[in-house]
Amino acid sequence: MAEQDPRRQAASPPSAEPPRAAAEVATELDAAESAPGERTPQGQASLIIRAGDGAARVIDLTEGDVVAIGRAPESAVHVDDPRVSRNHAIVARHGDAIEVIDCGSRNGTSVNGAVLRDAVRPLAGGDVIRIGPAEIVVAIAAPAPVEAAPPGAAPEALEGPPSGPGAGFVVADEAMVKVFQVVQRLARAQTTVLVLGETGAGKEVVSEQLHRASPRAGGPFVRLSCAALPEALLESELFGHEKAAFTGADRRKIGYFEAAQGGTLLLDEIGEMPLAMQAKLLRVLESRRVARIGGTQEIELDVRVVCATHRDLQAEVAAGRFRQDLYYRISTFVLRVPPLRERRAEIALLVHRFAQQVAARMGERAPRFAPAAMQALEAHAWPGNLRELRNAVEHAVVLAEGGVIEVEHLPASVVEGAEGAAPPASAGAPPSSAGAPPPSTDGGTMPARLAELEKRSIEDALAAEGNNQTRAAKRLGISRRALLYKLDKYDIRR
Ligand SMILES: Nc1ncnc2c1ncn2[C@@H]1O[C@H](COP(=O)(O)OP(=O)(O)OP(=O)(O)O)[C@@H](O)[C@H]1O
Repeated sequence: MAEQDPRRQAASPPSAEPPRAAAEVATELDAAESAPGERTPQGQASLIIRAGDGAARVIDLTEGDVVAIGRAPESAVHVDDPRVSRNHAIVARHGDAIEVIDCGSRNGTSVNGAVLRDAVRPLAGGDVIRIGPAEIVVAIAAPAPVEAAPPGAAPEALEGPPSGPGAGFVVADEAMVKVFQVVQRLARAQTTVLVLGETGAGKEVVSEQLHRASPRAGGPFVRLSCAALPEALLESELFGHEKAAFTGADRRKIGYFEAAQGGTLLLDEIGEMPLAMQAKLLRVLESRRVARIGGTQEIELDVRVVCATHRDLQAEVAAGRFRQDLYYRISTFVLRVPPLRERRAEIALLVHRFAQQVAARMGERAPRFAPAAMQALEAHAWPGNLRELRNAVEHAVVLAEGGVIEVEHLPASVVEGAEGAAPPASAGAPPSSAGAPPPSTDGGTMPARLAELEKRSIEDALAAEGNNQTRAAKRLGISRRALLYKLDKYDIRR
């Protein structure tokens, strides 16, 4: 396929087809996975509702669901406001189709700013319905994939998305809907894609969707973090080595490029790759062939390469830390994943999804969130993006012990953050910018320090109680089940 303009970005996809809705995106993702004749699984759909009192809640929409919205107290979404009719509107789902019906309301139902009166309108992910003071966002979550281990890949390369209750990815905000639309288009091309975004924003998830929606979906998806390894090790991990290629090479090893044959290789944190290694990578990308270290035979590659980084690679090129020729080679298309603070419509949905996942792991029902707690979560700047949000929700679910999550169950960093405004930052900014976790003078971010503190408190309590878990839990003021969960989480020996 001919190379495209390297400056093309997510906002300007390769051809000029009309934009499609998120529901369609989810359906296509599903279709890419199904064998002919199999039933296409549906994306998970939900309504994120702010009923005017500041509280946000989520209603999952399954096949056949009908959600009544109005001033009548028995409405599923009760909006107690004089501008709202008693039986104002209905949102219904039939199969993959979701629609809103205005039931002849006095003031009409606004969908993305257009007023609907006594009529039906199909809905897609990211659509916003306004009824009086209530705002209802339609959210579609693509189902999580089932990952097969590629031969020879290291276990950490395959850290898959969550499965089970609450599994699937949230795609609700308009900016993310656009990203996923472009993913659909790029999936069919074979070109290299560069995924930019702040740490924890979902670059890996987007890269994986690129694989899942592609004709390579049946092949392996392999991820290698270029940040974690010293140069010599990185080279042997990427290209593999022959037996006795160097001291300690006691057997032949298949590299990540070979492990990804027929599939997709995600080179994560590409901005951290040493310069000498960059030259070797460029040669492989240009020739589409790889030779194991110590070997002479060249292996032809059938691998799609996706690179990801939180760094501003153009600035890295300007600073002489990243090769310009490699930059042009990998940035045929650039996808920018927006930070969470620019996708606030997704926060409530993500909170519920993460809470469901943590509660399920603990064998509990998903908790409810008090309005003030949800407000604090929605107001926080989330410098660590979705990863920080996931950790905060986990913290709250464990502390709340199955009850309603209140502000006091949230990490202190979130509650303090709710008082400040979200800092502006651009995707792909270096970690020292506003997009990165705040620098700390004493080792680690606030969540990391709190986790360390929590781990030490547990160890102290166990030591003080002669390793008796029931008494240690009592001393800590938590249930024994919560303690067992934390012992696993912090890998504390029982
Ligand atoms: N759209 C989404 N819906 C639900 N969960 C998501 C979504 N995007 C990301 N996540 C979750 O958020 C966490 C961070 O995502 P991911 O690892 O993809 O971020 P990243 O940008 O690659 O991070 P890093 O820069 O540290 O490599 C993961 O637990 C992931 O499963």
